[in-house]
Amino acid sequence: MIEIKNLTKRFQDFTALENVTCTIGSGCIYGMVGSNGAGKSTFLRTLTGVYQPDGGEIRIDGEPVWDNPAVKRRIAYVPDELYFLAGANLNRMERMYRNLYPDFDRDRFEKLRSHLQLPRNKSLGQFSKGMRRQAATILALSCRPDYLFFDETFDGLDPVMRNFVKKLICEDVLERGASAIITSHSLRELEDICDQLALLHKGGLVLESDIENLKTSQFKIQIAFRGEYDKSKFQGIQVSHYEKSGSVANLIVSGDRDEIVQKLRAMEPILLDVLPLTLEEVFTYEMETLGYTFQIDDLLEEESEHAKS
Ligand SMILES: Nc1ncnc2c1ncn2[C@@H]1O[C@H](COP(=O)(O)OP(=O)(O)OP(=O)(O)O)[C@@H](O)[C@H]1O
Repeated sequence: MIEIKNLTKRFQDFTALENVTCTIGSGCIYGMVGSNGAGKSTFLRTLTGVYQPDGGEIRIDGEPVWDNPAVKRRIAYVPDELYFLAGANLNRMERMYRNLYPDFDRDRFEKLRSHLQLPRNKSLGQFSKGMRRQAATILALSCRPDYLFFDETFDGLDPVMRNFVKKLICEDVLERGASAIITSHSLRELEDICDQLALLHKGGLVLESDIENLKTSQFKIQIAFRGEYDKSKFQGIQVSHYEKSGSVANLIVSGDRDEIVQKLRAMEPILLDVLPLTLEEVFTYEMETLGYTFQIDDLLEEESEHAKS
């Protein structure tokens, strides 16, 4: 289990992470989304012991990470900016990983390498961007670590490879009880793989929830009544968003779905539709409630820019 309490990281007078508190259980895939500069890489670098925290604490199974090689050996980390030894090929990197990780699984590495047709003897500098990411990913997965940290790991991978990597991460989590933290710009990338989702904004964790909870805790209602009415008609129902056009109102509500629908039916509407929300919509409305309207738009804009590139 990873326990993070009031984690703060500063670079001179700039605070990159401020009072981040969260717990990541064993056998969990934890997704962290955030726009550029939100602090995702800093968070992972601090968690892996690359950076020393300036405040708060990080404990992995009760042990601090900073300056603790025994804990670090249980973590495999694929950073956003990949690092390989100068001029190294996969053979050399495999040797290095075997020295660092006593449980390195050579069979698994060979299976994955040949499946992906990554050459052993070619310099990694001559690999394409996607191939380099594949190489770093299979090296990390072959360490059989308890904790897997991936920074923007799906960037530069084609859709087939993204699904392959997701499947491998899920296998490790389900079969060995490993835990994974994956950061991404894209909510869509994370929603089908993560158990928990967090949103990092300007160095602070502004939203964190189980995906299932996020998806079922709010829903959209389209409703219409004869005659004039306004938002006050829905007193007693937790409405986080209200829009009305003509006689039809669109509401985003939280609470017990059956109970709410029963209440609304009793008002004798001429139209009543209950619709599920996409994860993006849940985030948008949650953020709106928190007063962060602009931010989720930024995230989605970046996402579409990403999709175009
Ligand atoms: N070594 C450093 N020295 C000074 N400032 C830094 C350093 N590393 C990160 N920062 C600053 O901390 C903030 C968070 O950066 P970080 O790389 O963690 O964000 P990110 O969410 O990973 O962004 P991106 O999605 O663009 O990779 C940024 O404002 C960045 O300029």
